[in-house]
Amino acid sequence: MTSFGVIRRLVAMIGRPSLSARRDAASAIAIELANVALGVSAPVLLKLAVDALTAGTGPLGLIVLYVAGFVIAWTATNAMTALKYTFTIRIIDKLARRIALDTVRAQLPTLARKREGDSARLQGVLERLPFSLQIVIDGLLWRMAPLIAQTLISLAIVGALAPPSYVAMMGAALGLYIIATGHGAGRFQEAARTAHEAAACQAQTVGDILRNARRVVFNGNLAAERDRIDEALVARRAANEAVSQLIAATATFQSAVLAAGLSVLLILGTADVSAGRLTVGDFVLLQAYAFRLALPLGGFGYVIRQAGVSIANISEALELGGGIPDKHLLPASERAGPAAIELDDIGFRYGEEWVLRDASAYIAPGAFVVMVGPNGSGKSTLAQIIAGIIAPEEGAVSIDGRPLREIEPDERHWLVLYAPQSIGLFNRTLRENALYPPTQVAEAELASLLDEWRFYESGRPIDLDLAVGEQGARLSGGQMQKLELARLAGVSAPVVILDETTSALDRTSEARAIRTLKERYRDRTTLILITHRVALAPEADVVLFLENGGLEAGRHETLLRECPGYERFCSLGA
Ligand SMILES: Nc1ncnc2c1ncn2[C@@H]1O[C@H](COP(=O)(O)OP(=O)(O)OP(=O)(O)O)[C@@H](O)[C@H]1O
Repeated sequence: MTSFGVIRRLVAMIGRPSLSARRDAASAIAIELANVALGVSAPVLLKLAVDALTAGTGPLGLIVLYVAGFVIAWTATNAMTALKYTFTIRIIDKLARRIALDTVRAQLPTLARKREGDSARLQGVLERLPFSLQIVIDGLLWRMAPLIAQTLISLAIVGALAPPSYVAMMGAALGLYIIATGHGAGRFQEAARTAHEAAACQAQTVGDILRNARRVVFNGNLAAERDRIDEALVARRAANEAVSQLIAATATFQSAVLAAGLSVLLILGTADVSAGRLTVGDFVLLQAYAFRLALPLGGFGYVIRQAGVSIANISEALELGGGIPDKHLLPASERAGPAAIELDDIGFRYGEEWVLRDASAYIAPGAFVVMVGPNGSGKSTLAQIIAGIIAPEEGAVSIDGRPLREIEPDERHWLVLYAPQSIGLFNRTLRENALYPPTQVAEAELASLLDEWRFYESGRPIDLDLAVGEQGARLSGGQMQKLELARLAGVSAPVVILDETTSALDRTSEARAIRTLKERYRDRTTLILITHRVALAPEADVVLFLENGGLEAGRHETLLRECPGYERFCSLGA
């Protein structure tokens, strides 16, 4: 998105009634208009006071009045600028909130469905967003319009009071300043983008390492990972240095133009006052306008230089959050009861490699299905195809006769709940994790299930207020799975797929947990369990066996008789 495109999007968002920022924007604009009027009239009052003093004609009371007016106008401008800031902050907060929510809402499904989603990068973009908006809204957008208005009015007044050469000279200085700034900003945009990329890369690297702290430390790789972070920091510093050099070059040129313009103005003015072509009051007025414009221009130039990085950041956030329709995320569905699943000649490949080919099976509503097969045989892939998370390249999946591809993604998740292989617990309490929607398990039921499944080997009481730590670090692998299974016991989706959710349980706990789930799911849910243990296969209504890209489906005894691969798999004691 171009810089102009970003600013246009922001302005359009501020204007949208749903953001409720119109009144804040109107208040800020009204204050700014009053500020421009005061900023332009204050030097005129000063000029009148100086003229009256130097001519020695005006009554003292009037001179005091002019000076008092000047002081009040000058003070009021600064006070109102502070007041305007409160409205600006409100607008920035509202924009940041809206963009962050849109971005999270648009990106969470991408992160969930694609394994290659980059959460650290997204986090970095969102963290920098309020500061970036501050630079662009307060620094750039807000100052540009008043500055242009003030410049034009000042030039008009100078033109009316002083010889045309002054307007020409001030205009030329401003023109040169704009050219220098525009030239710098163009080159800056590219450097800013590189700096932004480097910042995102650093956030990704640090986030990844922090999340894997245990892997790093327990494998003795602290020094190596520290070096990796250092590499990212060095790359970021190099990118920032390139930006700083451009800033320094542009700032030098901008300042030189302003300083030269001011010097010429002061020399010309002094000469004209000496020659009697200008009054001292006119000279004071010119000087006041010149400094009044030069100071904000200096600040404005700085902001323009900073704005490149901020615009790149906002642009990324807007692109990440764009294009999602405004609708409910989870449609309420009338659907109830277990669903039938039909796999019709499914084929799927990652890149060139086919993982599944011609996979067909029928699963009756309410069946208990066990899916087995060697590592990498495609069990998780098939599970995600059934859940509609990834689409098959060949063939089709139907749920109760409805082709999955014709069902909206949000509804698919409601129809088929897929519990992924790695359980990601929130850093919240046991209770919050176990009662996480869409479960309807009651707290008392939850405690009794966990108790029955021996959550604590010692049988000690379960503290549901226990904070589980990052990624459930305070729980054992089996406890995490018991917690997840207790939550799933209260889910009433038409299909539930457990992707090795019992892998860390001992045999007795696994058998108990699956028995409970089967009892609870009777007449309400079709249950598919992916497992490496065939112990539960004899109990299954259907066994799905995957090997070498093929799928065999049938009862355990039938497969043992008719499928040599399955027979071998079972005999190896899987
Ligand atoms: N996102 C991906 N990109 C590329 N290849 C992938 C991706 N996900 C899985 N694969 C590959 O597809 C094959 C099947 O993976 P899948 O996870 O479905 O197997 P699995 O039977 O569930 O394995 P396991 O028993 O080890 O959990 C593997 O070779 C794996 O490397």
